[in-house]
Amino acid sequence: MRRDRRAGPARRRRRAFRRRRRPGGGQGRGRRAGSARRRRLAPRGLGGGGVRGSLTGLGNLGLPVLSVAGSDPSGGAGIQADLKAIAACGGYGMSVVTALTAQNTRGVQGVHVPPVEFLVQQLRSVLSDVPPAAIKIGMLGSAEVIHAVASELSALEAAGTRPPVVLDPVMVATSGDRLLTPEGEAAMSRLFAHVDIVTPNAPELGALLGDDAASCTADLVTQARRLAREHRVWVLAKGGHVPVEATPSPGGDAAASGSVTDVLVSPEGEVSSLSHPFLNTRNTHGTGCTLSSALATFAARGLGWLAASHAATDYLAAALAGADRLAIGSGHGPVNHLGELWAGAGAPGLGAASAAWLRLAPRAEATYSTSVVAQLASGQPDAGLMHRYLGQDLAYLVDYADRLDAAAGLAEARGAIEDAAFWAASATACREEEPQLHLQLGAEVPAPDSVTAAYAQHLATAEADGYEALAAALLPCFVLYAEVGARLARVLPAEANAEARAWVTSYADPGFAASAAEAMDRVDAIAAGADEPTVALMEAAIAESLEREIAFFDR
Ligand SMILES: Nc1ncnc2c1ncn2[C@@H]1O[C@H](COP(=O)(O)OP(=O)(O)OP(=O)(O)O)[C@@H](O)[C@H]1O
Ligand SMILES: Cc1ncc(CO)c(N)n1
Repeated sequence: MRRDRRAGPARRRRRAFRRRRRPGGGQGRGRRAGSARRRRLAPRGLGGGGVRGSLTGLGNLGLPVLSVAGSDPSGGAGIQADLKAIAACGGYGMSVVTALTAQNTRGVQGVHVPPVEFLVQQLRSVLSDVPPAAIKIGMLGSAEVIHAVASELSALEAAGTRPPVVLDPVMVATSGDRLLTPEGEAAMSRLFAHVDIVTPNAPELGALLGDDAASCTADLVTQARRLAREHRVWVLAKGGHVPVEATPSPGGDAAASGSVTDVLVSPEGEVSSLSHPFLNTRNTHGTGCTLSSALATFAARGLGWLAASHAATDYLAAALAGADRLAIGSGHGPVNHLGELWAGAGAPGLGAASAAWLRLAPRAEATYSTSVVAQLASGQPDAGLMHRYLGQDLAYLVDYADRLDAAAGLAEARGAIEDAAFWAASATACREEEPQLHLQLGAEVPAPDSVTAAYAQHLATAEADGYEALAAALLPCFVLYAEVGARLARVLPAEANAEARAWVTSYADPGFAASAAEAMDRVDAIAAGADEPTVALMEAAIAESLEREIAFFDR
């Protein structure tokens, strides 16, 4: 549902994010369940955030969490990701830098490991002044660094002040670049005696055991149990590299079907599976860093490892679900660390329409399981399905263009000349330009079916409710199509057929994204001038249009 392609001024990008999901994963095990060794070594009051929390005045929020990790200047992984994840999960982030990388979303171009003496100096500076409530260890770079970190942890143990420690045994980046020397890989297990939980991905788990990487969840469980038993440590084995296990999906062969399973094993061999829907996104840079930092933060806040693992994987799943709404870099982009916060509490300067759209992001995710979008994403949409959908879309566009004109008239009547020009130009694009795609793909205008008619009825009702409600009701058609176009452009298989390619290219067009951004800005401005009941009406109209869009795609 393309609108106006006028380039227009550079616009603030539109972003929408997942709403906060229930924290804690419903495990209800609020007490730390660290290993027996951990409890022995750190006998101070570890009954959760209560005591320390009351000292901060923020409940159990704002407790210091230390990341000992490498720097990713592009901000998606390493200490940069850690600090964002720690903040998002309620901690106060600190960082001791082990290594500098020159990297971006495409890969790692260089690694520099500073003198280990300086690492030790950083650690001692921080530890002597701000005792962390938990530590996360990430990229270490070399065997020498591993030994230095192990000695500092063992000094904390001797003093009885070691907090919970999460070790992410980083070896290779998402891009495939090596982040640890082979000697470092061999030395990694030296750290196991000083940490509570290790979070390897499948290749790292294999490497730590001198085995091949697990290729299914059952193998991941077997290997995680072996590592946990051999080192008397908790293991959260990540399943992001294990081939996706299919789960039935209501929308047919949906691109988003299947699940990713992480496996938590206690030192005693107790196994828990943590599954999340597989997300078909390229933006997975830094997922491991983010997960281990979230885990450390929830441990700092007093959760046991099972509850903390649920809370951390839930947090990451939401950050991943919002990842495609950030457009960072041209390779594997980062997850959206703060998206849930922006959606829940709002972000400075966010308009009411943008905020409503953010809150609807979890619902908007259903778009990707609809038959039309899922089949477009596969690159081989069914011709009959596309013919039906595009025909109905042509019928819809006739009505939609009329409603855009109505909005132009209502705007003009109030003297909102720029708004009027925008809606009118969009109506013209809707009549003259957008149908070209449909006709090129062989669509013919049929009688509107019940889904199309219901959408038209909703727009008519919105118009009867007034200009504000109509503007709001018109919005999702712009924004959702721009989002779907952008996401599908990133995941479309190289062998996609001509029809899928034409559809995706059309809606991934930067000019269309600019129009969608402009529509959002204009509706935000309209809401800013409206009273509370009218804003509520606008929010309801946006939500209803989203439902109509989802139904429209599911044929
Ligand atoms: N496409 C995906 N959809 C859903 N969850 C995912 C996806 N990819 C990774 N995850 C989750 O992200 C976390 C990290 O998994 P992964 O095995 O990719 O770790 P990693 O390789 O250490 O990450 P990194 O990309 O930072 O190197 C796990 O919790 C995993 O379940
Ligand atoms: C600095 C750093 N640490 C960890 C990773 C793993 O994702 C990375 N890419 N960069």
